[in-house]
Amino acid sequence: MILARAEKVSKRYGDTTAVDGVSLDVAAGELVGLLGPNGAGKSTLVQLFTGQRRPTGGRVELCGGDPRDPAHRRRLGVTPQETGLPQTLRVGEVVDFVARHYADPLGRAELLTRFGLDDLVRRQTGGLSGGQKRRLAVALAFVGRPQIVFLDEPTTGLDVEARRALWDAVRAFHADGGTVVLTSHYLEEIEALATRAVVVGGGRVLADDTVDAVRGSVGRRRVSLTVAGGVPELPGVLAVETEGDRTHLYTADADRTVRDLVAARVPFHDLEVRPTSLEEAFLTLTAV
Ligand SMILES: Nc1ncnc2c1ncn2[C@@H]1O[C@H](COP(=O)(O)OP(=O)(O)OP(=O)(O)O)[C@@H](O)[C@H]1O
Repeated sequence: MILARAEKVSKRYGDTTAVDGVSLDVAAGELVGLLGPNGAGKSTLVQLFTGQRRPTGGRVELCGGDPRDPAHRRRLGVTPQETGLPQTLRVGEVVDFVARHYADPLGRAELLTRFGLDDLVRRQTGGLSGGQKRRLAVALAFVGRPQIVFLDEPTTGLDVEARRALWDAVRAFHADGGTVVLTSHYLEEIEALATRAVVVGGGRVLADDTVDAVRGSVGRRRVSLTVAGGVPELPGVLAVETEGDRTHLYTADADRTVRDLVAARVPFHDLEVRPTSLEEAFLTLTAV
């Protein structure tokens, strides 16, 4: 079942085309990562899917209908990139306030435990740290037992521990059958959470595949070695990088590069071959 669908969707703000003919389906049970540099159009896409903005062209559907119709938003949870919280309300009160909007909300205690906010229940939101506010903002997307959640940069400003705790909460929701679309600048986050990665650049979808395939689609391997003196120019090596005493060779065919190194009698040691990280794949894809 398709929960969210964009069909040739565009969004222009004056002269700026933020989203340019994007078609994208999100099926129930998926955990999709939207990746892209600043200004790629990720937030605008999320706003279109969640009915916060109207497309300039094309069609968007959420839970089978227009996302601007409240009937189709009942099973939706959203954390925008920035959230304002009422400063004088306590954490527990904010959760209760949001819960009142739903027929069958998650219990306050359960929600706060899931997101590691138990100790803060009586704290006024104005006194929370940036990271604590962010965790609360993300937790609020889950109050209404949504079928699908959109999280725009959910872990911005969180330390490593808080980020991992939040990942666990998102994974638990997904394991229970929930559908998630998240945007992130942390490529490590997409690798850790998502199975499908949609790379967005200049308002268009540049790649839409499994995380492994997106990494693989760039077709590069990194061959690293320690070598005294330089490495001769080798066929098939696309780029060379040095880092301290290590030399990294980016190549489409690692086997061939290693054979060529041996044939050229390069006196290397500590050879290491690994696939390019998603970050490297992402930079290549968005450099078009
Ligand atoms: N309300 C707006 N008015 C005018 N231009 C806008 C507006 N919102 C976004 N844009 C422009 O649309 C483009 C896409 O922005 P968007 O925020 O969707 O990208 P993004 O991928 O979410 O970026 P970031 O990662 O920086 O949040 C940018 O050029 C941005 O300046």
